[in-house]
Amino acid sequence: MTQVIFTIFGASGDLAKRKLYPSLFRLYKSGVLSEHFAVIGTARRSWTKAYFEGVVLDAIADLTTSKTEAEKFASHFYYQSHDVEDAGHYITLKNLQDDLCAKYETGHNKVFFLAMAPEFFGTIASHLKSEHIVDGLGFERLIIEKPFGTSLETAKELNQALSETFNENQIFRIDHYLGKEMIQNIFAVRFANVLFEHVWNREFIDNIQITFSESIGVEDRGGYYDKSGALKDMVQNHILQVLSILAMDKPASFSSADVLPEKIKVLENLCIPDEATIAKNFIRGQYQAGRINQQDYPSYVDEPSVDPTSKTETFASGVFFIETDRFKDVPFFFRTGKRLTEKGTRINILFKNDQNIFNQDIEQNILTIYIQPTEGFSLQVNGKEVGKSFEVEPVKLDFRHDADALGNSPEAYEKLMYDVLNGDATNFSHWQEVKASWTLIDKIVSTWQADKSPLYPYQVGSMGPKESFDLLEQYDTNWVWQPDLWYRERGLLK
Ligand SMILES: NC(=O)C1=CN([C@@H]2O[C@H](COP(=O)(O)OP(=O)(O)OC[C@H]3O[C@@H](n4cnc5c(N)ncnc54)[C@H](OP(=O)(O)O)[C@@H]3O)[C@@H](O)[C@H]2O)C=CC1
Ligand SMILES: O=C1O[C@H](COP(=O)(O)O)[C@@H](O)[C@H](O)[C@H]1O
Repeated sequence: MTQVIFTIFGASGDLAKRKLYPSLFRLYKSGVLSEHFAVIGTARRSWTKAYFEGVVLDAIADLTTSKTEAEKFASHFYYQSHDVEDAGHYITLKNLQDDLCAKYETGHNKVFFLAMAPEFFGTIASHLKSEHIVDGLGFERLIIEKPFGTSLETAKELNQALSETFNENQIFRIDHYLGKEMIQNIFAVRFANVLFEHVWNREFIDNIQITFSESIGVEDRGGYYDKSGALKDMVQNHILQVLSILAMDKPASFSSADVLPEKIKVLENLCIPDEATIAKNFIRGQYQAGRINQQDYPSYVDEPSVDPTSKTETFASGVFFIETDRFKDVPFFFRTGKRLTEKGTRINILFKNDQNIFNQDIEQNILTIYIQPTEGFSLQVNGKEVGKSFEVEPVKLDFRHDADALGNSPEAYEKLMYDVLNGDATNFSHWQEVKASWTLIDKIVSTWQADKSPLYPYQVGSMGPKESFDLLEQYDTNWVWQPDLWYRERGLLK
């Protein structure tokens, strides 16, 4: 049971309602939070406590049938109308924090969650210090949403601003992919299986393919997305974080102190390609109008809040190399985009098969990690086909969590907030990781901005432009991808 006050900046926003309140409720239901906690929600609109409680009740409506339980939880929520640029508001906030600390006996422990546009992060941090809301009593932790800067330079400025109030151990940069069940499972797959641990290197692995595909378009986030694009929205953070877990050396223990340096080592050893290599190895695309299942979809440039002449990429694909003994020269392919064939987040690890003694071609062993919408892994191995002749054929060992386990698996934000309460930074991005990833991404962005490589159009409902497939052919491989029918066939997935 944790004693704490959460202060959420951006309490009326989308993220707070869709993710934060349900996650806090699940922590409450599981007993991590009980009597000694309170939540202060802040935003400009002038809500009352009763109205705020109603918003929270709506947000958790699907998670309980007990009105009493829901109302008891919501009673811990307090609202403070607040413009983050107005210094006076922080004084009221400090008084509320002190009152709630006494009322709920929270031991001065505080978590600040910045669920707002990033341009406000520095201002908030500096006021938290100047108005003594951060007072050195109890634990004080800052959870900060992405994007962490929009380039290396802006990320450095932001980090500098935050570091005037919080030290690195107090800053938890959220990457919600790190809270996903199957991303965390990569640690178990790699380090709890002798079968994989000893072949997880350049001697045995041919290439790794990371696909984070989305069927949705930009929805109502055109304003944000048009300034960002797929590379900054998904690759700089989620994909490079996952790559660092796939490529890291074995840590001495499964603790933040041992895991983080290994992940940092990977990101700091990413090869920084020159312009010609970027033009050859990194593909950008933008979706064009089309029809899927009798439904028409507009081109990206016709989406609301998107510049009609926009050259922002809605698809990015490419190949990374890492200069480490473990993975030197092994291609790490990635692709991600909007309005693709289906929602499918998957990693394929393709093993070498250069020891073939049979008089026929044999398939590569492939370990597939299914992250979403289904969770599990499969392993393609070779066996003998039944019959008198000797033919080798691939068979698939397939494991998926059952529907009950999926229902119980924590929401990424729930898991990550739980980690923050325990002061565990393993599943958060360290400043050195952010710095290393921006160094590489900036290079790609500047080549793309200089129009050194084309922006390829692709059809909605496809898996991106043909050039992304051509890229893998240049490396004598292909994207491994079959529609994920496992759950659909069992009627478990809509
Ligand atoms: N939504 C999502 O799924 C995801 C969001 N994020 C990140 O989370 C953060 C929040 O996103 P999201 O919730 O979607 O954004 P919203 O636009 O929905 O919410 C923004 C919030 O900020 C408040 N706000 C804006 N200006 C001020 C101000 N001057 N003073 C005080 N409050 C202000 C708004 O309330 P009011 O207008 O009342 O002031 C609102 O509560 C962003 O950094 C985003 O990148 C990251 C991943 C996913
Ligand atoms: O961070 C982001 O992630 C979502 C995809 O997240 P998922 O958990 O649904 O896979 C993406 O849609 C969004 O553009 C991006 O900002």
